[in-house]
Amino acid sequence: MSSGLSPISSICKFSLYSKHKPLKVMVMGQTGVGKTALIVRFITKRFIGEYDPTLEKLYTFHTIIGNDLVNFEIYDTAGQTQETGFLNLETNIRWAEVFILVYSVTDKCSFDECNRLKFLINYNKRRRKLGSTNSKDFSQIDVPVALVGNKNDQIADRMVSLEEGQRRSQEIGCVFFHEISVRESIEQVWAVFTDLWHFRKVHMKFPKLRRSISEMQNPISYSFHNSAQACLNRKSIATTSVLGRRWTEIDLDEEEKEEKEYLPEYDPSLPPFRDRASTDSQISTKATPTSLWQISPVTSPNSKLADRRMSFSMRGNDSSSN
Ligand SMILES: Nc1nc2c(ncn2[C@@H]2O[C@H](COP(=O)(O)OP(=O)(O)OP(=O)(O)O)[C@@H](O)[C@H]2O)c(=O)[nH]1
Repeated sequence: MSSGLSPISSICKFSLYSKHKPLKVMVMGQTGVGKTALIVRFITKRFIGEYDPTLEKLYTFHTIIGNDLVNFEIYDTAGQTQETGFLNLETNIRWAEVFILVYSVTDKCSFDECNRLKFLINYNKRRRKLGSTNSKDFSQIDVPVALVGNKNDQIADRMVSLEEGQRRSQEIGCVFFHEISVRESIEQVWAVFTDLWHFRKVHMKFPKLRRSISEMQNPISYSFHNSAQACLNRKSIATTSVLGRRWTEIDLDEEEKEEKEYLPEYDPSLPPFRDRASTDSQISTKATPTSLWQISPVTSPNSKLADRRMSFSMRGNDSSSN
């Protein structure tokens, strides 16, 4: 992308990227659903067959979407259960602005796991909201979560239908649903991330864009692509995204009041969520979102960066041609 640029224009471009507030994305899901494959495909355009499980990484990736210079920070969680992993999970949920919940269409358990993860996200984001004084902060207002069903190239092994995925997305309150194959389509992978970017952009531009309570009770199918396109003149991207919600402008203060009425008051002495619910996902104590690195893929100094890089160069094959 930048190969044709002079060194000076590269420096200018880099400084432009660094001025932009990064979009903090957290990718969650059960082990083996393709979280790492999704991120690596997005960043490198490559599909890589095998990764070391349970490694967790923070990737920094600069790119252009439409006319925007976008700076992604993408946190790859590990799917295997480890007691120590729960310690940082809630902290890292609060770090992230947008979430991608991944399941495999060939694995019903991974599909069900998304319910628990979504609940965990809601719990931690709402708790933060109640404890916060800055009600205008995008990340505290709504929790944009994309539900992504991966591996739809494995037709014979499918256990979760497209309709089940769409329905679940509405039920648990996700803003997008995508069914994709990381292996087969880079466009589908890009659609997941660009949708989240456009969602954030619309939210920043129209901070009062909110769901109405009545629509939550009676969801009407509506594509966020359409509203985003109208607002942002966005180029369309082929995807199976479905949004089961309409979005309306309502008064922020009113919604603040409503939320306070039905949410329990935040009590700092409350035990952490992990003591009351379980999840298979976790965050390693080795890599935290505070350790940022340029150029993908990256991780904390303590983890196996060399091994990870090796797996990209040794095992990768370029399948960006779909
Ligand atoms: N057929 C097919 N296989 C895929 C696809 N995406 C990922 N895989 C495979 O699924 C396996 C698991 O992928 P990972 O990216 O390591 O999964 P993960 O969710 O990061 O797993 P953990 O790190 O253990 O949490 C690998 O063998 C991938 O090659 C896909 O779209 N189609």
